[in-house]
Amino acid sequence: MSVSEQISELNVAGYCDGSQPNEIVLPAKPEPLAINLSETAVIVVDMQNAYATKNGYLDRAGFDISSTGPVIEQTAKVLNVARNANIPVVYFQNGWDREYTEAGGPGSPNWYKSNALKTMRKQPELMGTLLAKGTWDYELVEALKPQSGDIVIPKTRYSGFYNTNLDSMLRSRGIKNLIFTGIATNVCVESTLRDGFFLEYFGVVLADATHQAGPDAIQEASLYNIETFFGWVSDVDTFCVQVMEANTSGK
Ligand SMILES: NC(=O)N/C=C\C(=O)O
Repeated sequence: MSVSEQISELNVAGYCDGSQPNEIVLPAKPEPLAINLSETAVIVVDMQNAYATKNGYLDRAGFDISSTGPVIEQTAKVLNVARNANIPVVYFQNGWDREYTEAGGPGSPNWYKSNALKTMRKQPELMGTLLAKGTWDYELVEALKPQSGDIVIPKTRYSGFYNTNLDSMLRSRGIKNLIFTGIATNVCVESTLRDGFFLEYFGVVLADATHQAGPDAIQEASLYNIETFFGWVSDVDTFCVQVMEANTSGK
């Protein structure tokens, strides 16, 4: 059976068939996805102290961040494999200026929905410390510092496509596939993947390199939403093995 026959039998998604140099068929839910690694970027969503570290914003706002450690480890594996395969790595860093002008005032829904702003209004002694540029909270976690060649994009709202140069950065590099890691699955990861879907990007979440903001059920719900309506869900080892195999076979 030819590669294309096998693919149609497996009901593979994607704009290529996985048989050409640098193409892989990534096992994923709800079906495998064929992607060209030369047209793929890894996206690291908001892996800042605010979202992944004790005493960061999410922790102070009352969200459970006790199991974000493995997410950092899994993301580090993905970044290592991606950089070795010359796959671009794009980081997002979420937050605002120290005066919170970029957060929007009472005329912005963000002022009401941002749990960082709400937490600081309840605890004014925290004002200026959560998600403010130049603070520890805003910094990317130590274990995932960007390396030379990585792209770091600041953003002020949940979606990485909103008011940023992400789309032009990706299109100028011929990127069509976005592999998502980061926190939080149900907020900034899902928002960015959804906006990418509308712009014709194929979005894949590596589930074990993400973490939700909220109860465990929210992770399941967000992954269900993504695999059913907006993209695909795979995992770190599956992605890394496929990329390393493509690299060593010279595919
Ligand atoms: N990075 C995120 O998913 N952020 C979620 C909530 C927030 O920033 O308030």
